[in-house]
Amino acid sequence: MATHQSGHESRHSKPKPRQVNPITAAIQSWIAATLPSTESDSQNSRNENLINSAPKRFTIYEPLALLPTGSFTSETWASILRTCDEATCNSLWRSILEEISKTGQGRVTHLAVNEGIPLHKNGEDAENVRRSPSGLRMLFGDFGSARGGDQPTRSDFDDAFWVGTKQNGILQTWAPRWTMFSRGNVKEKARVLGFKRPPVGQGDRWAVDLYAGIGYFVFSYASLGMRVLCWEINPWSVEGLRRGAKANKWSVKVIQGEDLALPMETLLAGGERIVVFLESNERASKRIAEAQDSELASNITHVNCGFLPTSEPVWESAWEITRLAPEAWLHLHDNVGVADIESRRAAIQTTFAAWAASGGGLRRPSVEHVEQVKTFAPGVWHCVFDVCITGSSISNNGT
Ligand SMILES: C[S@@+](CC[C@H](N)C(=O)[O-])C[C@H]1O[C@@H](n2cnc3c(N)ncnc32)[C@H](O)[C@@H]1O
Repeated sequence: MATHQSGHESRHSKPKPRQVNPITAAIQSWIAATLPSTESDSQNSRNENLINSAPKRFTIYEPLALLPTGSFTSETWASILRTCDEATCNSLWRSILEEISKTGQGRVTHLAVNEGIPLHKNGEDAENVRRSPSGLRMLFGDFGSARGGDQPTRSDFDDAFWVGTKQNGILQTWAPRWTMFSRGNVKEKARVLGFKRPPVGQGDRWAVDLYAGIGYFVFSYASLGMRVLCWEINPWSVEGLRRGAKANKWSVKVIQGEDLALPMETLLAGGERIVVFLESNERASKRIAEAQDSELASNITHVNCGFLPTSEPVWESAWEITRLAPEAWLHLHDNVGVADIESRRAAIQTTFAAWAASGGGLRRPSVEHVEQVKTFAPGVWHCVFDVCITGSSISNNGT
C-alpha cells in the first residue's frame, strides 16, 4: 500500500506525544555519529541548516521510499555529501530507511528522489514519449542494471527492481527505473470505478486504453467486468501491466514480436480479460476494425486517452473504434489553462460534431462532463473531457 507522510499530525487527531519526523531523527543520529563535533556556533548552525533543509515528506511504494524533488540538494547538503565517502553517505541513507521502516507504514530497503519526468531527456531533441523517469535519483539499494532499456529480455525483467502499491483496492506494479507512476491519478481511477458496470448476460462490454502504462486505468475497467484492449510502447510498462494483472487475478495476454502479425480473431480467441499490444496506438483503429469484422470487440463502451499535455493525436481513432457501440464514452486527457476550460470544451464539441456530420450525422457526440483531476502547473489543470456518443446501432450480439 502506498503511503504518503508529511510528519505532521492531522488536525482532528488527539494530541499525542510529539513524534520526531523519521528523516529528521535519522539525520540527527547520523550527524552525531559522523560529523566531528566542536560545539562551535558555525557547526551548530550548519547542523541546524542540514536538518531544516532536509526533506520531511516521503512516499512508500514498498520496498521503495521516494523523496520529493530537490531533496538533499541545498548548498549545505551538497557540500557535505561531496566530502563524504560512499560508506558515510550510505550510512545516512540506511539510517533514513531504518527510521521510515519503524513508522510501521511498510518496510523499505531502497531510497530514491523523484526528480520528475522530463518531456525531453538530457540533451535530446526527441520527446520522451515513454515518459521514462530518467530523473529518478537513486540514493540507496540495487535498482537493477541499466542494461536492456529499450529492448529488455526476460532476464532483464527478472533481475530488475519492482515495486508495488494498492490504490482503490487494485494492485499495481512497476520498475521505478524504467516506468513512471503518477500518484495524483488516484482520484481519476476512483471515478472510473464509479462508471456503470455492464449488465450480466448481454454479451461482452469492452474498454480500450490507448496509452496503457502499467495499467492504471486498464485495471479499473477490468474490475468493472469489461474486457480491455490496450496499447503501450514501453516494454517495461507492458511487463508491469502483465505482472499487475496477474497479481489482481485477471487473465492477461501480451501481443508482441511475430504474434503482432496474427489475425485479430486468433489473438482474441483465448477470451483473456486484458489483451495488451506492445506497439504504437497508431495501429489500434485498424486492428479493432479487423476484430469487428469478426464480430469481436463491437461494443466498446469506454476509451481512455491518457497522455499529457494532450491526447489529441488519438481522438479520431477513439471516435472510429466506438462506431458500433450504442453508447460509448471517450475520456480525453488534456492540460488546459484554468481560463480556457470552457473554450476547450467547445472546441472538442465542434471537432467531434464535424466527424459526426461527415459520417452521415447518425452518431451524436456530446462533451458531457469535464473532470479537473489535478493542477499540472500553476493555473494549468489536468482535465479529462468525457465525450458521450449515442446513436449507433450495434450490428450484432455485442460480443
Ligand atoms: C502518461 S503515461 C499514461 C499512463 C496512464 N494511462 C496514465 O494516465 O497515468 C503515457 C504512456 O503512454 C505511452 N505511449 C506514448 N506514446 C504512445 C503510443 N504512440 N502508443 C502507445 N503508447 C504510447 C508511454 O509509454 C506511457 O507509458
